[in-house]
Amino acid sequence: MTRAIPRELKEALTEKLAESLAGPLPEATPRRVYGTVALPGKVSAVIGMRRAGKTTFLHQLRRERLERGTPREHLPYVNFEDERFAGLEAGQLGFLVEEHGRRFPEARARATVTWCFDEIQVVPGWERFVRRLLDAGGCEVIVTGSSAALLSREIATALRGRAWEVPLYPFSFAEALRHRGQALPADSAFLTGEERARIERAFADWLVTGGFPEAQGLDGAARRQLLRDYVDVAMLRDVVERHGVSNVTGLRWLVRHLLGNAAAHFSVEKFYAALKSQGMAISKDTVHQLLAHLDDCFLVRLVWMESASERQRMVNPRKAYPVDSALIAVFDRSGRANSGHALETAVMIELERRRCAVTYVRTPAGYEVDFLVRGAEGEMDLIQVCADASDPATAERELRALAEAGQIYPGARLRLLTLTRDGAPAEVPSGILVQPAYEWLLEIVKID
Ligand SMILES: Nc1ncnc2c1ncn2[C@@H]1O[C@H](COP(=O)(O)OP(=O)(O)OP(=O)(O)O)[C@@H](O)[C@H]1O
Repeated sequence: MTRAIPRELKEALTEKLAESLAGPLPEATPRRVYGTVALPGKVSAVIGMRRAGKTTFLHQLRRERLERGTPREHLPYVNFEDERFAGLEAGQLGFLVEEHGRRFPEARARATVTWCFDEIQVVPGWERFVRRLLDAGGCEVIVTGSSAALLSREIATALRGRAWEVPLYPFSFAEALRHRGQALPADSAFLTGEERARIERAFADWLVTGGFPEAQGLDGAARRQLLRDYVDVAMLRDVVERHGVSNVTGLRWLVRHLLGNAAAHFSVEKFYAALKSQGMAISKDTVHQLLAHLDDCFLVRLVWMESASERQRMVNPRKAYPVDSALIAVFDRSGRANSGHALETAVMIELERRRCAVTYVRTPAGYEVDFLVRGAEGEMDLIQVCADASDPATAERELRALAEAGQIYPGARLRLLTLTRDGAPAEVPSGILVQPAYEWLLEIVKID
């Protein structure tokens, strides 16, 4: 049953529905996500940082279905981020389905309807509506949102295990090349010198430009402004408004610190002490909460140290990465940021894109390896990232760290990723694979 619904709301919903079923779907660079995207009888939630391209990806999915012969009227789409929907309740959403059924009775009766709901989290209790929709059968539902908690445990439970997460990040290197109309190498192991030089230039450029679609092609000043605006909006809408945060100054300090110190260790204790010494009032609990909110809206990604126990895990510092390598230079005040931090960030985000479980490793002798990656079948990879390991002292340190960690995790594949081919160490012990990171980033395209 649909709860009573005011006339203006009915009109707004009807208009949105009609708009979505007419007119061309936007042209866009095809996105690639890992794993299954949408399944009949399930709700898939496309989640990711604001402006990463979630809505556009939703339209890509609709377009793919259209191309496979699904009639347009079976692909309704509603974006709830519209001021006319303020106060809309989950019980009123049934009107959409009734209206759609009235207009297209055969769609409901005969075929699967793919309902696409953008920013549905603005309607409290939306999961109850979606569950009723799925219970009625014959449809799939795709929702988007900029919060990882869109499918929080409570919501996933309310959806009785029929929820499916699809994280979306800014353009990967392969997607950025495609977006710029540049050819992807067919087999990066056999690149010609000229081809390699082209890819290396594009790679260095992508690390600076990052992957946000709107940042592509912008000059430095415009890009910095755009990215600062993105971060402001994420902070204000996804952290302050969504979670009722009152210590906005503390939040700003934290964000500047995390984004300007990419790939560095972050300790709540040290951050708290540094702020206190500047006369800033913030509790450690608040710092913990803010970190969780920044992680929830995907602005910052946090990596735990591999630890024997949960208790030990909690006391070790985490490593913090921005969701996009381009954010580093924008927030770096110390002038410390370098291509190594951008490279490590890009590798970390690619691991998340590939849905890998990641920690970092510290060996008993105090060496660190950037990523321990555990695969679904129990396989492990130890990945060290070093922009330039051509200098013998650097090579010795990085390779030793990998070799030591390799002894702790026997069977793990050992890999050192550099910025360019020239950044490889002169001598590499057997059992360690060294390659430029762009080959690793593009490899998966080749394998699939
Ligand atoms: N695949 C793509 N190809 C070309 N442009 C894209 C692509 N994806 C996104 N864009 C552009 O990037 C901008 C942000 O995209 P979009 O609105 O899809 O992101 P979003 O994640 O839904 O953002 P928000 O969270 O703010 O709603 C838009 O201008 C869009 O045209």
